[in-house]
Amino acid sequence: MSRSAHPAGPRHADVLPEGHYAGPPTDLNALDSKVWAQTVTRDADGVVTVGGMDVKTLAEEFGTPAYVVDEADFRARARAWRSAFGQDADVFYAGKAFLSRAVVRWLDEEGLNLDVCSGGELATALSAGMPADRIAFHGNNKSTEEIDRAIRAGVGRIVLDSFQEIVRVAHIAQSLGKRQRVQIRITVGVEAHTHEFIATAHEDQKFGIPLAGGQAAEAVRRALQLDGLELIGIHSHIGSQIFDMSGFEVAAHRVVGLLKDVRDEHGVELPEIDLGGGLGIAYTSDDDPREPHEIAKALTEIVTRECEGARLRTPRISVEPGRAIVGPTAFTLYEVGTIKPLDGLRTYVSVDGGMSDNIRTALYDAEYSVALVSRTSDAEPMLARVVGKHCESGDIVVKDAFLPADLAPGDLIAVPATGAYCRSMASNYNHVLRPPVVAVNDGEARVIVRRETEEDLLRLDVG
Ligand SMILES: Cc1ncc(COP(=O)(O)O)c(C=O)c1O
Ligand SMILES: N[C@@H](CCCC[NH3+])C(=O)O
Repeated sequence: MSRSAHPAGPRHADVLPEGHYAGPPTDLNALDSKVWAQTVTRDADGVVTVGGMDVKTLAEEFGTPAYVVDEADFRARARAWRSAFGQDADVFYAGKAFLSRAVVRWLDEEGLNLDVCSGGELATALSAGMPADRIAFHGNNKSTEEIDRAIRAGVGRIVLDSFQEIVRVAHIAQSLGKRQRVQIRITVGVEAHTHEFIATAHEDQKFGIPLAGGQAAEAVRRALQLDGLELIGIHSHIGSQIFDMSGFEVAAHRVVGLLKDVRDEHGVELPEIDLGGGLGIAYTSDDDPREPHEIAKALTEIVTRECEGARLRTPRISVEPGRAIVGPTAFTLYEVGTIKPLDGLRTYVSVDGGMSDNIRTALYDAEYSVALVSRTSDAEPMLARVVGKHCESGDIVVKDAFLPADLAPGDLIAVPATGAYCRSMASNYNHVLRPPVVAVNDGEARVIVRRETEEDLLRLDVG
């Protein structure tokens, strides 16, 4: 976009990537409900509030940076997924997106199940009282100890990810005198990216057993022979941050094709099909995610149609949304520090966190929005890049965003839609301390994951 395209446009607009934004937003103080948690609004003084708590109070009480989660929004989204799929299907929240004991309790109370993919996630789930039979255990390299622990705990299902694991889980289950319910994760040859899917030689990846070349059929053959296993279904997860349902359509078609082959070969109709997670959310106003009821309707119709075509009983469907539940429910609250205007380029706005609390921009080139939240401003828009405090020039939180030109050190800004894969992927690079997670609800705030301290760092460093 050239400066001439927006004669009265933002400072430094000449370097804005072509086609990225139509121009600066007309109202920098507006909070698009697509990207902000449900209870977010501005109070009479222009300060942003969430769950009835204003961000200045939150910053004073809990410090910055902080992840702020809207509990009512989380529960509402969890409930929406649950009711959209109904009693004949299961919703497993993917704990990798963000897991804490409070979250486990919210999920339990809202009737969701839980997908975990490590011993640590399993321990968190169990210690918060999630009934083991509502837990699914994932992972491409589960250790013997993790498998042993999961089976002893009585997890509802283990999702088998490789030929070796089929044998390993069967052996451990048998040695414990148990028969473990399992699914087999297959790769169907569909690779889904952010806004589209492309069919590829998708078996070239570490997860799952390829459908191609009859490998998935062979995995089923082996699993059915082993006494330690009760094979309950097939699992497929095609990717993450997906908006287009056609990838799921192809996946469901291929999974049902395998169920049909299994029925024809073994006379067994596997009772379950899991279509994984991956549903996209809005990170900026340009994104248009689907509602859970639309997704549920589409997936149920696809599976039912495919099964009718194959003359199979429709299996029980399960899904594993992570991002779509927790992503929109939180924002990261930062304090503005150094501001560096680069004439003809952009203004660098440094915050007190960075790639240690949100690696997604550096890792995936992810796009985020940002807003001034401690006050409103009528100043002209300036093209800003929100960066962190790490010794890394790629330490970017928001690559291109408009903030008011009167932004000053000490202002609070917030980045919405950071509920998923931010705290769960946080590091303490440069010994920067991981922020707390603060849950707000009905005018009350409480820490559900506390801030990391220098004592925590020194306790791990045993000399
Ligand atoms: C097996 C499985 N299930 C569920 C998810 C959750 O994905 P998302 O958070 O995109 O819904 C993932 C991550 O992509 C996954 O690998
Ligand atoms: N961590 C990724 C998604 C991977 C999901 C897990 N398979 C993200 O932030 O978008």
